[in-house]
Amino acid sequence: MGACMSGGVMVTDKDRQLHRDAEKELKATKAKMDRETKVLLLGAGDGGKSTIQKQMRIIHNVPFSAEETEHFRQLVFDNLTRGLKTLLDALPDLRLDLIPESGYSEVYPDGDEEGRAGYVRHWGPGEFGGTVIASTYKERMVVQGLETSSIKDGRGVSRDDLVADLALIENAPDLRDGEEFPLEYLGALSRLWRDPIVKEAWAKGNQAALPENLSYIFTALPRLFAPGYTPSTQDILHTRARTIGITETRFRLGEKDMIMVDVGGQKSERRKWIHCFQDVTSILFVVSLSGYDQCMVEDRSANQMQDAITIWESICHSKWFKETSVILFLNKDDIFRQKIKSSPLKKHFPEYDGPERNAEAGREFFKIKFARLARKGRGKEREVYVHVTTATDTAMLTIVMAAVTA
Ligand SMILES: Nc1nc2c(ncn2[C@@H]2O[C@H](COP(=O)(O)OP(=O)(O)OP(=O)(O)O)[C@@H](O)[C@H]2O)c(=O)[nH]1
Ligand SMILES: [Mg+2]
Repeated sequence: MGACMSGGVMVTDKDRQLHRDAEKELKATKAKMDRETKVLLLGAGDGGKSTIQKQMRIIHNVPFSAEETEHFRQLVFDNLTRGLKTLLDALPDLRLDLIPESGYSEVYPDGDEEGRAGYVRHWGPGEFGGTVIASTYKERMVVQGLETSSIKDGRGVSRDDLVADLALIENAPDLRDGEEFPLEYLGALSRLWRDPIVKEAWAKGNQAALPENLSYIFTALPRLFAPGYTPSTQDILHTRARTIGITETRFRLGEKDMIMVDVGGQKSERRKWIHCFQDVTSILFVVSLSGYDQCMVEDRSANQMQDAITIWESICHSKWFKETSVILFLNKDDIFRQKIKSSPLKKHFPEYDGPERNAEAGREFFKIKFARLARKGRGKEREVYVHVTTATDTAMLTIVMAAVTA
């Protein structure tokens, strides 16, 4: 056993070995960091983190497996039925009632001269409110060997029809592997989505944290119910499932590997974040611009954008990320551009004094706000790179991610 004095301190062989091990580990970590970068996606729930990870897979050819595609197919049905159920459940809070207490006469103030007694809604021609839906329905019936003559050219929806449609949505099943979307849901979903009260609720979606993908999936309804449907890339990008836990995906970028880490942004998931704070090269912080007038799914009394701002501040000032580069994605610009036309920014951010109904001025306001918060109280300037994005747009993400990962 050897021991000697070093600077007045007794150093043993064991100490030397420990020192060698530590140096070896340090070297290995450095070599690994030279070979690979770690990008951490952070932000509040629903911002678009997982969508960006999906885009990276599309851009860098990490294809979705057959199992994953099947999972997304089932998720489309889940998003349709549960998404609509979220909306229906929110009706009382929005002070809306799907079935008017006073009966059909409110909807048909002119009386019943066209023989529509008992109907609470009039749909225009076709039981399914459109020839495309009806022909999809027929196509599926033919495939299943069913008699198509039962498809009526109904003129409206009775109270009983409506109650039956609501019961279907309430009791929507989880699909089994390979199981087609149950046909009876095509009519129910189509009728309910076209309902004027549902439309009104959808327009007030910001007060009820409704899933923002509903207009996309409901517009695609006939295609989703067609025989042999498999989700398109756009369908996959628009599906919504909140992330639980931590997912890592590896991409080959030239000579280097990039590990992209996706976490769940909802409140209950945030305590897990710290597990992936080690060795982060850059943070991709994703904020939903359209959240400026939205309440949160987890807490309807809180504002989504305010919540994102609070997390942003704590991440920018965290001891973990003193040397980490931070990239901010102001996402969901497509929804923001539409929304800002009718929902004033000042109502939710009273300090905003720019022009209303102006997407450019609104974006600029948030860019400045986030950059200022990142710098607040810091001796040295923190460089924040900001991109305005629509994460469902592959062409745009290809360009933005190339700049980010360069
Ligand atoms: N229209 C539009 N929809 C988007 C955009 N980015 C994301 N989405 C949709 O928004 C929903 C939520 O996106 P996710 O990527 O799941 O959000 P997330 O940040 O991973 O959410 P958590 O996992 O709960 O933290 C999905 O339905 C996406 O398709 C966008 O830029 N535009
Ligand atoms: Mg996610």
